[in-house]
Amino acid sequence: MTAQLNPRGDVAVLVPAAGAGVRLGPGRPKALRLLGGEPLLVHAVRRLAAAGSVHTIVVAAPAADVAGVRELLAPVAPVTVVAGGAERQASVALALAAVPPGPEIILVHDAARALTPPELVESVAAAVREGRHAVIPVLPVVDTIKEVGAEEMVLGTVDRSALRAVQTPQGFRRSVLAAAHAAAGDALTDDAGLVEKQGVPVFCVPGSEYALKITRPFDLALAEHLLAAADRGRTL
Ligand SMILES: Nc1ccn([C@@H]2O[C@H](COP(=O)(O)OP(=O)(O)OP(=O)(O)O)[C@@H](O)[C@H]2O)c(=O)n1
Ligand SMILES: C[C@](O)(CO)[C@H](O)COP(=O)(O)O
Repeated sequence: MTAQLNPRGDVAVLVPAAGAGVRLGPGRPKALRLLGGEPLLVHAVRRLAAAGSVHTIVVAAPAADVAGVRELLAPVAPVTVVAGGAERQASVALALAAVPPGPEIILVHDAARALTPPELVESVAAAVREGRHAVIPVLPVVDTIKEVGAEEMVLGTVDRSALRAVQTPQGFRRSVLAAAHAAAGDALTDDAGLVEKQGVPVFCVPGSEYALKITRPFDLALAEHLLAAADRGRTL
């Protein structure tokens, strides 16, 4: 049976957590690496469980760690854990298949965005509840963007006024996400990309600096500082 959080909630969250974390450097699968003494996945799930409208959480874990992840998360929140796939997209599809009937809003959230505030989870879910079929949290691009060619020669300067950096959780009507995954071809790096390919409009809501994706060692160091500042009573 699938574990539930808030039985009156209308949101299921899929948590792809099966990646290796190659860009973070050698070590355990990234979702199991420590931040403030706890695995990234624990931080991520704790914040998701704190969002009141979340009914179900399904984690896609590295295949070799499914039992360990179940044990790890048992004291944090009632979650369902499945084995992930070779690509993020496959991990999301496997988690989606484990969602029980009920929730009509599906969020997809990277375990690697471990410090994402529950408020962002609720704001994405609310935008779907209000009628959007696909919603992504975004931040403006803060650097000048260049297009480069061979030998790293600059070809031009891109107009960044229409560019956005995309985060998770990404939110969808359940039927929209299911159809997009059913039709998926080559792996894309986010779920909104699959939905776009189906011709479904995707809308943006403001993201959060705290939803940074821990990808490289600098990101982990930054997250450690943010968490330590929170423990000293500042934001988070
Ligand atoms: N086969 C995969 C690959 C990625 N992910 C998850 O997708 C999220 C976003 O991926 P990213 O942060 O890029 O993680 P990795 O793929 O682990 O990173 P890298 O490319 O550096 O190995 C992560 O929570 C990661 O665990 C997954 O569930 N299954
Ligand atoms: C889904 C995502 O987090 C949105 O920014 C991102 O695309 C995942 O990136 P990855 O490096 O391809 O895993």
